[in-house]
Amino acid sequence: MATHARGLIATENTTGNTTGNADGRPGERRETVRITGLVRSFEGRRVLDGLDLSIHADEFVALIGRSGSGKSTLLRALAGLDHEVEGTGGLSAPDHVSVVFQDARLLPWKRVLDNVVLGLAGAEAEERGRAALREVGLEGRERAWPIELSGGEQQRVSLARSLVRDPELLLADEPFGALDALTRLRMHGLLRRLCERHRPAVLLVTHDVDEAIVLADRVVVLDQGRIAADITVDLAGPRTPGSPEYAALRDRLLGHLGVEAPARRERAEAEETRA
Ligand SMILES: Nc1ncnc2c1ncn2[C@@H]1O[C@H](COP(=O)(O)OP(=O)(O)OP(=O)(O)O)[C@@H](O)[C@H]1O
Repeated sequence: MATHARGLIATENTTGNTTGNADGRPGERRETVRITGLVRSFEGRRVLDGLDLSIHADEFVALIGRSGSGKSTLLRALAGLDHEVEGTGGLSAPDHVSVVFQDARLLPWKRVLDNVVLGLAGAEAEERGRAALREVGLEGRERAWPIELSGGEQQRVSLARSLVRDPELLLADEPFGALDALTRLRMHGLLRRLCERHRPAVLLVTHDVDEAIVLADRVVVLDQGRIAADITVDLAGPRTPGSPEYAALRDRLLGHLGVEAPARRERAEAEETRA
């Protein structure tokens, strides 16, 4: 990963985890993102209301929350797309940030490979672009036009375009929201493999609680512009919906979203029947 984080390399680490990092003291992990007291208002209404959040290097954080809770606003601030955010302690994010949106946002008049390497300089750019396309399973499609690709394939190109820039921080705003369920599952596997290989810090905005559990190290719940819960995904077995631990975590997250979770509802119904 790149090493030019804006004001981050020298920051104190705050957690007691033990993986260590070349840029931090032994036994500590470097923070890639640090947000303190972040405020964003629209027309006098606070959409981000003094928000605090840290993301460590290599960490995969999923951000969930009800519609309008401020998820995309936070992501835009981290992407450097919003210069009107305020903060008491501020917002530290790296310079090398890539963003993946729900729609792939490819330039239709450029071929796939040209979309991937757009804006990259240097003789090796094309080779890196080809390698990125290989990684996302699109070898041989370099000269295709975006319109010739399926939605899932276009999103693969979008991922290749992000990763070829070797970001320290990958921001993803509902990247699989427009895909069918099967393609989404395949993309989960692909994203996980890519992140294991490239190891960016990731902030994934999603409405899909299962997507959050399957992919993330931590799930953060946003409610009215503040962090309502910050839960480490620490499941002993495979992350499959069948396990009781998975179901309990899913229930807990759905509870934070104000959804009556199925397992809890069944328990309540059983208790009612017994009474
Ligand atoms: N440019 C803007 N002007 C005015 N209000 C805005 C603007 N951008 C966002 N908002 C408001 O800020 C609030 C949070 O929006 P945001 O898009 O961050 O929510 P979200 O959690 O991503 O929602 P969703 O899950 O529906 O995508 C909403 O009430 C929205 O109307």
